[in-house]
Amino acid sequence: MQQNTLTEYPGNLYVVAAPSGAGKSSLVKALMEVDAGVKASISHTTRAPRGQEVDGREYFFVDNATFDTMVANQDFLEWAQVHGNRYGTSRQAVEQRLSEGGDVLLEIDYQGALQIKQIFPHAVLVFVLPPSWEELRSRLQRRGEDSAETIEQRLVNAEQEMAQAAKFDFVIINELFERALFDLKSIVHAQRLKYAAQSRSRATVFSALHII
Ligand SMILES: Nc1ncnc2c1ncn2[C@@H]1O[C@H](COP(=O)(O)OP(=O)(O)OP(=O)(O)O)[C@@H](O)[C@H]1O
Ligand SMILES: Nc1nc2c(ncn2[C@@H]2O[C@H](COP(=O)(O)O)[C@@H](O)[C@H]2O)c(=O)[nH]1
Repeated sequence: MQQNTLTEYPGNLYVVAAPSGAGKSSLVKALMEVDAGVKASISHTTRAPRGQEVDGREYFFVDNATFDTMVANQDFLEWAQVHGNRYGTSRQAVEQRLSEGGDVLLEIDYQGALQIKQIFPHAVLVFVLPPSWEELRSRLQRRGEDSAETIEQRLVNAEQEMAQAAKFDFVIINELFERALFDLKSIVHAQRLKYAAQSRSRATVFSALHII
């Protein structure tokens, strides 16, 4: 099987980070509806589930002791403390899919994203910005999932998070949703073409370009 020259795995790895409420979950969900080739990894978290969240769908919800054990066993590719809870990316699930040639998308915070870039230098890091502070606040409020206190904490954290945007490969502004989705789709498509272009096989390149 053809191997990505920048890694031992043939699949592409994308990381999407953003301050809470910027719209990254909405964008990632919409991307996966139109691109079956990309699968989002399901993280483990010590956070309590929100209203409609289901264990094993949005997250694997675990207690602190379980998370500690997973850290000790090196079950996470990366993990971080975010907004007072811990979140981690399963090493086994991601490496298995990448090794099978599937693309993986991680929707994680900037600390995790920068850890991933150390391990997988070829990973494509995308940072999603809201159009303004007012809109960020109002999206968190309109979502109606978090207490006023949680929203304030997330807005305070957003300042520090947004200062990291320049370390990412791409920055998207999520003002008009369809425009931001187009930008994300283009980044994913361009990475696939770059990978295909590394192949010596012309058929592989043309297939990625949908020419044949
Ligand atoms: N372009 C947009 N215009 C207006 N509202 C949007 C836009 N994108 C997302 N939203 C809305 O903003 C709210 C926050 O979006 P979402 O939950 O996707 O954010 P998030 O970045 O994943 O947040 P978190 O990190 O807290 O999970 C949701 O109610 C979503 O419907
Ligand atoms: N470093 C990691 N960050 C993660 C992971 N999974 C999610 N996250 C980020 O946490 C915050 C809060 O998420 P929420 O669902 O509680 O709103 C957000 O920035 C997520 O992207 C992970 O595995 N590692």
